[in-house]
Amino acid sequence: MAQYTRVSGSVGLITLQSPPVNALSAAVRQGIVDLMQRALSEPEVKSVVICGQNGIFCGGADIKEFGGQMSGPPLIPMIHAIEAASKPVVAAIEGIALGGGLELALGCHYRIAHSKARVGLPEVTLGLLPGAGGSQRLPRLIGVPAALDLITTGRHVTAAEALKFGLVDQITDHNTVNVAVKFAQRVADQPLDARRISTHPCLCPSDVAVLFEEVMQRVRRTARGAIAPIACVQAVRAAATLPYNQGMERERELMATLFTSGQARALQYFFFAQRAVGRWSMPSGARWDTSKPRPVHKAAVIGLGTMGRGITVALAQAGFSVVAVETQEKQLMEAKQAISGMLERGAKRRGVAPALDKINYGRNIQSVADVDLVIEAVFEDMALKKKVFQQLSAVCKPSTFLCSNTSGLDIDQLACQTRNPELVVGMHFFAPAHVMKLLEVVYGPKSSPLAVATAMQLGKKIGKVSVAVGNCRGFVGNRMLKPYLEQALFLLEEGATPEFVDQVLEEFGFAMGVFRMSDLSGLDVGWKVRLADGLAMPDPTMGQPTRLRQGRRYSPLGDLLCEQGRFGQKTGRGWYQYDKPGSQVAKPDPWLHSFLDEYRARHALVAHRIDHQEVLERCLYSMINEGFRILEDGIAAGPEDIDVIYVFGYSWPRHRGGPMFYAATVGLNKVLERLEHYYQAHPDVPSLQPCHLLRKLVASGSPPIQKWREVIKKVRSQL
Ligand SMILES: CCCCCCCC(=O)CC(=O)SCCNC(=O)CCNC(=O)[C@H](O)C(C)(C)COP(=O)(O)OP(=O)(O)OC[C@H]1O[C@@H](n2cnc3c(N)ncnc32)[C@H](O)[C@@H]1OP(=O)(O)O
Ligand SMILES: NC(=O)C1=CN([C@@H]2O[C@H](COP(=O)(O)OP(=O)(O)OC[C@H]3O[C@@H](n4cnc5c(N)ncnc54)[C@H](O)[C@@H]3O)[C@@H](O)[C@H]2O)C=CC1
Repeated sequence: MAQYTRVSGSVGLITLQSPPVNALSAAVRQGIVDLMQRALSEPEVKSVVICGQNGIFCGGADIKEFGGQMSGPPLIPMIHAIEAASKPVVAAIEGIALGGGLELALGCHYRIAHSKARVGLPEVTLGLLPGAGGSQRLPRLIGVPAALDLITTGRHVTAAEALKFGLVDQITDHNTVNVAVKFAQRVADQPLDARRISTHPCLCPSDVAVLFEEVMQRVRRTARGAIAPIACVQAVRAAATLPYNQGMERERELMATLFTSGQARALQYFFFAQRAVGRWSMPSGARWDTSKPRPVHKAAVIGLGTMGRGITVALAQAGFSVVAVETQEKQLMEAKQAISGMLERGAKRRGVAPALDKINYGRNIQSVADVDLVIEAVFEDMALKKKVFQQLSAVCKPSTFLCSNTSGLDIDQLACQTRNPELVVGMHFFAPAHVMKLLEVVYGPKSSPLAVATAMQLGKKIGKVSVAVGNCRGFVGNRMLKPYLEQALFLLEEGATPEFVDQVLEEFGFAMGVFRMSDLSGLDVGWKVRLADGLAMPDPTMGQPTRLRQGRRYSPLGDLLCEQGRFGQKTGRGWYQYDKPGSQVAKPDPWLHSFLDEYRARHALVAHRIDHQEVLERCLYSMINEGFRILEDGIAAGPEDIDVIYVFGYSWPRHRGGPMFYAATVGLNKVLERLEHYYQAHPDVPSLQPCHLLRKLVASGSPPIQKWREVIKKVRSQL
């Protein structure tokens, strides 16, 4: 909807009204069309201002409409009509002007923005391009290089930057609508021809062909298979090389292809999934909207290794006072230096002062007595963590939340060491913790809704996407990683090479294949866990068959590499070889290939040809099957939680929506049928056995992913 008022006698004010972000729904578009006609037909009205209610100009097209039948007046003719109007039209931009919202503003003859406003064309993040003339008008207004930057990245820019680009005509600290109305009165009699952006020539640098070639190469390299960024470059190239009308035709063709692509559907699903995870719930019935967080002012981090350093930086940068504790003097000194460096580099990038004074360092756990929340990040060792939790419980005030950054240990066992187990949760960050967006907030059986709400809110305040998950080995992310890694090793045993498996996964869209990722994280990390679990047993005299553990197939390949000191990048050797320890350039290693040949010969394994499809299906479907088990067990509340975890924590390609959305795209019956096929071939691999929930969903006619929760509820109630 939109509202019309006449202000100052001669200005028609059109206010978009569609909370929460004044998206351009059918009703809003209809309102704009009708009210523009009214403003143009009233002789007293000499100029028009368009604004949005509640201090928000417009968040763009209504994304919820994309899935259904589009109705109402189309955006493109609506914007053309505004641009062609005989009276000046001024956009008064407060809050945001994004996507179709900015395209609407580009159709206006003038743009006035509040100094705190942000503008951008984020369509690429939804698998689209600015398809209402944005790809043609923006380069004409601000030049090809700047338009390419904004359109291919989708980044939001501040009003100050927009002014520098020439995207807006004026910025103000005052009431933007009042300023725009006065401006509209001033320009009422000014000629409009030069203000119609579609009539401008597209100013190109002389080396425009080289520029497009370079940008296209960069975009292809970073897109990881996403098609929208490439279409965005093609659309801007059309603006640079074709007359406006032909450019618009090219924009329409490219948009039509993107709009119906699976990638756009996946990205739009993911947009809503990201927001859905904030509406968390626990099996007890506790929910985000009925559980109030407690404010946290001062926090502590215990253990300043890889993770503790990143967590300290994230907290300090967000303005929290932090007590950072490390028992070893040498480690403490190194950590202090490393944290200061990280803060200084981050501050330089963001043009602010480094938050060095937010941190107090110490070696004594007593120094955390008065903090509101502690995040423990000591070695992954249950006995050590238990001891630390006992100490914390004795030292801290009774209301302090005690959180662990464990990658997968039992939160309940830690809670049991404390006086107030209801205040204990997992806060599982991902490395590097000041950069990675994901935070798993893990509730145990004793964790209170207050503790979950507080950890979720803290996550939000430090810029993380927080997902509440239940307590089980590996939680959601690492639990699903296990069958994925396991299949990758089995594929090596059966004839594949690390390079081939990685190539297939990287072509699928992962930032790194499984073996390159393992080399980066360090092979010793998993080895230590397997040793502690009694799985890795180097001594053949122990009587364990090498490739079997507890009746299940087991691959000792990773253990054998670790026994040779091949821990990955840090030692310069792992699944690949590196020029020197710490180097990041992975090269195929002939030693590894001979080692695999010898290993297969020793175990009478006959290598067979493994193709692309088998790698993808076995690695991904086993992981997806575990995802269904997680839903069945109630560890994740819905498929969106899993998908958000995988995109933000494990570099799953966003344009494929996440593993559970991908399963829905492939077809649940196909996933089931292929899992059955592989399980038949490998009956000693339980992770390939299709789980009950997957069968149930297929038996229910494979409902759309938005309906899975109903089936999950039924399955859980039967268990
Ligand atoms: C051939 C076909 C031709 C079709 C031509 C169409 C061409 C186009 O015109 C293309 C487009 O505009 S695509 C849309 C471009 N706009 C965007 O991407 C902005 C998306 N929104 C945001 O970034 C943040 O919500 C924002 C920055 C705005 C606000 O962030 P906050 O953190 O303050 O709040 P959120 O929690 O994100 O959002 C609040 C509620 O609003 C919902 N929402 C946001 N933007 C929406 C949008 N554009 N459409 C529909 N709903 C939207 C959001 O889901 C959330 O709702 P709840 O979760 O229910 O609270
Ligand atoms: N490294 C990674 O990628 C991730 C690790 N984690 C988890 O985070 C935790 C820490 O891992 P990292 O930082 O990698 O380990 P790390 O080995 O780099 O650091 C652990 C630090 O804790 C210190 N420490 C040990 N006992 C202590 C005590 N009683 N009081 C204070 N400090 C103590 C050590 O001196 C060391 O500096 C582990 O639980 C791990 O599973 C979680 C996510 C990712």
